[in-house]
Amino acid sequence: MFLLGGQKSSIIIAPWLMAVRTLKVTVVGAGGGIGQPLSLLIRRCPGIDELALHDLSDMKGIAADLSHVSQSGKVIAFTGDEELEPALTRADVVVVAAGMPRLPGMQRDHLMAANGCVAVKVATAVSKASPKALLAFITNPINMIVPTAAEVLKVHGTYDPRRLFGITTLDVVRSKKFIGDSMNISPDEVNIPVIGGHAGITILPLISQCQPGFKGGPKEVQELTHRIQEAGTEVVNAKAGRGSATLSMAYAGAHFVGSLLRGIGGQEGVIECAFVASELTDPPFFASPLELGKDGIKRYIPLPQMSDSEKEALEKLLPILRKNAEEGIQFAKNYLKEKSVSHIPAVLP
Ligand SMILES: NC(=O)c1ccc[n+]([C@@H]2O[C@H](COP(=O)([O-])OP(=O)(O)OC[C@H]3O[C@@H](n4cnc5c(N)ncnc54)[C@H](O)[C@@H]3O)[C@@H](O)[C@H]2O)c1
Ligand SMILES: O=C(O)C[C@H](O)C(=O)O
Repeated sequence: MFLLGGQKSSIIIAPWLMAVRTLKVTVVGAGGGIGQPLSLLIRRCPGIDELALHDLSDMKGIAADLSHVSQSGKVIAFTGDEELEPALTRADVVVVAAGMPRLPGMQRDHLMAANGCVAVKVATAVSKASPKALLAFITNPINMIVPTAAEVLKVHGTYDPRRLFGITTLDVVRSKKFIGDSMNISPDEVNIPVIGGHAGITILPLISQCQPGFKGGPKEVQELTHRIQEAGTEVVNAKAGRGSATLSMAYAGAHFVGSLLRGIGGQEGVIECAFVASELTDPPFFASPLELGKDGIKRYIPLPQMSDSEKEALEKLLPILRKNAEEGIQFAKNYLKEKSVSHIPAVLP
């Protein structure tokens, strides 16, 4: 049920989407390590009429290159802050891969000073140009970036919690791969909910709920859990100063965008884990399995059963998420105060 939306690796090719109305997807940060392969994979989603690529660096070359891929739909380049709103205009889905990646020795939280302003800028521009878009952030630190964006959307009067996501699909992708390898089965066969957040111990794969059932003992569960929680750092260290996961993130991000599009297209039973505004636990933002629909989140799936050790791990991560949410909201308040922005009425189309 939690298998990457329940559609076996149909990430990208979903023939029924062909029948759906035309769609615009905007990738912000499309020139980056994630942005480029993500845009390529999104290019294979049927039904996209326009793929808008935005970055601070010139996007013309990348857009020309991607426009030669034998798929229908236009690819349009947008460059610089002044072209952000045009890039977003009438977008159905906005996916944000803009911002600094980690270097060895850094925690994701250390990126907030650099990346918080990306969340503010994009949420502000979305409020003006495409307030009904589904807005999905890849940019770290996810645990703070999503609360920051929510606060900005609130100030602009365009906040709809069903439409705002932090993409945690890479945690599910990694869980499927590591557990599949350990059970000697295809990762595609593994279904597992990953809840909490997207940093260290806030990433909580519920191995007790894995389907098919995980056969290993407590030591193996502990080791796998730790590997999933630290997988991002494994890549950061292996890249030794050249950034963090890009290709696996592009794979995960394209899958998530494909699921958002399937939801918009009215497909039933599209399930994904994502970091969203939530009342399932005490912190106001939390990652859990969600059913996606035309307007984003259609249904919060109640938290699955958990083993005693998973319940303990959940209790430990909740205060971290609560603090991260407060910090993210405060970042937005401080930023907007400096720029003297308060309660701007929304300009709805
Ligand atoms: N959610 C996840 O699971 C996950 C996984 C991997 C990486 N990430 C995060 O994704 C982000 C991007 O990583 P990357 O490896 O692609 O970095 P990168 O440096 O290769 O690319 C980032 C791109 O964003 C662009 N950019 C920066 N500010 C911008 C702005 N205001 N508007 C438009 N474009 C802007 C840059 O020009 C660059 O092209 C990082 O914050 C990283 O931590 C998240
Ligand atoms: O680890 C990082 O900084 C990037 C990303 O969050 C990941 O999990 O790979």
